[in-house]
Amino acid sequence: MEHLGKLKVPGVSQAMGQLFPLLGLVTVIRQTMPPEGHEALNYCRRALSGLLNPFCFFTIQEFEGSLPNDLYRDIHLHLESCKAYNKAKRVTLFRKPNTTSVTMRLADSSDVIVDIYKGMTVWWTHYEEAKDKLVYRHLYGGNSGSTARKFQLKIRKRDKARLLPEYLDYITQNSSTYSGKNRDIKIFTNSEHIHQFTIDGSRRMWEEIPYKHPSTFDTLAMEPALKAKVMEDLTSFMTDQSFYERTGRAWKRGYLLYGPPGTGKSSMIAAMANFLKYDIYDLELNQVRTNGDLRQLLIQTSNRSIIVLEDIDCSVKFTNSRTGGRSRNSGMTTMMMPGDSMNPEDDPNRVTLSGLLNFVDGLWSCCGDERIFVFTTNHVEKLDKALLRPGRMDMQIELSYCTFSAFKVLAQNYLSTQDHPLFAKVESAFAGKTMTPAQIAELLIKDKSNVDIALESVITALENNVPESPAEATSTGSDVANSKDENDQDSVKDLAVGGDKSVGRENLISVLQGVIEVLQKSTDSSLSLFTSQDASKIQEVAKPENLLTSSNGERPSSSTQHESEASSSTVKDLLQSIRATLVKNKGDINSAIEGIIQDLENKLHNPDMNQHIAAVVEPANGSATGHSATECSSPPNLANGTSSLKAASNGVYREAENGEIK
Ligand SMILES: Nc1ncnc2c1ncn2[C@@H]1O[C@H](COP(=O)(O)OP(=O)(O)OP(=O)(O)O)[C@@H](O)[C@H]1O
Repeated sequence: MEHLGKLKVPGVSQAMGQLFPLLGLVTVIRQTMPPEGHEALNYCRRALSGLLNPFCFFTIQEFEGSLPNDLYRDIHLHLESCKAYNKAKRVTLFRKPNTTSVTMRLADSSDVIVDIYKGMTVWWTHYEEAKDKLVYRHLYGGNSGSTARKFQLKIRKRDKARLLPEYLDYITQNSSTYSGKNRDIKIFTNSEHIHQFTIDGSRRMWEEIPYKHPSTFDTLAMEPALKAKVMEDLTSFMTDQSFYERTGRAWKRGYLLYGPPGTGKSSMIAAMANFLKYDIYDLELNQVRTNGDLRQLLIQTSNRSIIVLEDIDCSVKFTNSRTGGRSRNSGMTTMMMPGDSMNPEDDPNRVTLSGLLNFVDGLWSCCGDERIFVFTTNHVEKLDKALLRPGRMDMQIELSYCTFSAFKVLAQNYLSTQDHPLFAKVESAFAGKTMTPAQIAELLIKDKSNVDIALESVITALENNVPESPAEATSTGSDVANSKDENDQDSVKDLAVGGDKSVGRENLISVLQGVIEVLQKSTDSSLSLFTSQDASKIQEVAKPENLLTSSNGERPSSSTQHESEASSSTVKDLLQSIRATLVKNKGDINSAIEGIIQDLENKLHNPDMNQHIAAVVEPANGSATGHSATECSSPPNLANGTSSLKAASNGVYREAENGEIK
């Protein structure tokens, strides 16, 4: 101790001797100084330390107001990608439900991650600030998101010009590549009842959960050519940012998926998300009250995302101009929520069609990049055309009944079989049948352990399948962009399926025309081999003047003279057989027409059908001879009855010979 006591450091003791009176002086000054003086003192202190401090600092919040800050997410992914978290001493680890990857985050501000970019060192610190829950509950009546997160970036002042913004651009690029390969996809949903708030009190309108759907384009059963086209479209969208910049278009794309239930619309959305590695925003329109809310939802979606509106025709009911739903105040078409009884015109604050159109294609839709809009519907004919125009829905994709080539994908998925001796039988059983991939998948799952039994069960089901009538089968498939007035479609449908309705000769003609029209617009892939040229030829055949022209070339005096009626079931049967004939002869227009004629002749020979059909098809003959069809005691002149159709089709045959029909 003595020895220690003798130790003297003259410089230090001298300095201490001078420091103590100085500190005492500062304390006295502080105590005697007015409050304004304190502020001035603090300012001087900060300015001095700013001058002496060689570093500068940047803050990156997770949210800016209510908007997610993509840079925050990018930094997180960047640090994860370069395994920077491995170097940190205190890291928070968590695995979100339903995910494979472990997520890392810096535990708190006490730890720092060092990153080196082009020889320059940067320091990252992460902060989590607990919010005052009581204040938030009090203000907003819900349980708020309890923390506000931010990164702090520390760099040397001398590096600032070289690092920024280059380093941040590098982070964004790196995170994008990394997330493309590794990121777990998330699905977001909106609800009126979501009460999450950011630190500044803005409302967060989406709730997220990890999304893990096994559907990919490999497992999707659809026509290979269509599948390739969709994938190509998505790839070109994702990779061709410069195209959008060059052409001044917003970097977004709209897809409409339509077709009967169970044909894979939802599966395709999942496949798209897995293919692009984009998050999904599943928009529940029923949960959106106003156009303002809709806009808010849109701007809270992040880049590289798919915004989905499923069953657009069901989730909202458009009251359009035809049904008198035009709002007096806004001039907008109003959308009503199911169960709403109030006249939409009385409530201008609702979500309107105009609001929805703006959501997809308006000024606000551009406040983000790489966004894909996907609408789905089972009833494309019900959608407003404005919604479907290019620019809003750039690609309209029909997902229809299962075909043999789609079946092969299902067989691979469920039976791990690419080929089988029974495949030939399955292929021929598919002709003209309307079973959805979901139905086929069910059969395959049931007997997946025994390939033979599974395939036999598919064959049996197909053989027993009663194909839907063309109007039914394609009522979802008409091309809206080209569709005629809604009422025309309805009348065709009514005639084709109309319960107790009876139809007369005139009606049968319009039914035939309707069938042809529907087939022409058909998105049923089994009929897709019919070109529009083919369809117009069939249409030519079915023109009333052709159908009504008798074998001797005379026209009937008046259709009303022959008011014979055929039951709707007969018509339905007729439609089914016409469709089956068309499917059977797809790509061969001449055989198809021959088949239809043959079919009509067979039916007319059938005594049960005779009475109805003869009255419908034959009166042209009767009128020429002055007899009404109903007066015929003997079977009508079948040859003449169908000869008009045949004669008309002869023109088609001749053109075919001239090579005009492909
Ligand atoms: N094209 C397809 N390829 C592979 N699987 C399919 C396909 N279509 C249907 N499935 C199977 O059927 C199930 C239901 O299909 P999905 O939900 O995608 O049909 P959807 O057309 O969206 O039906 P809805 O209109 O009723 O929503 C899927 O989980 C999938 O197993």
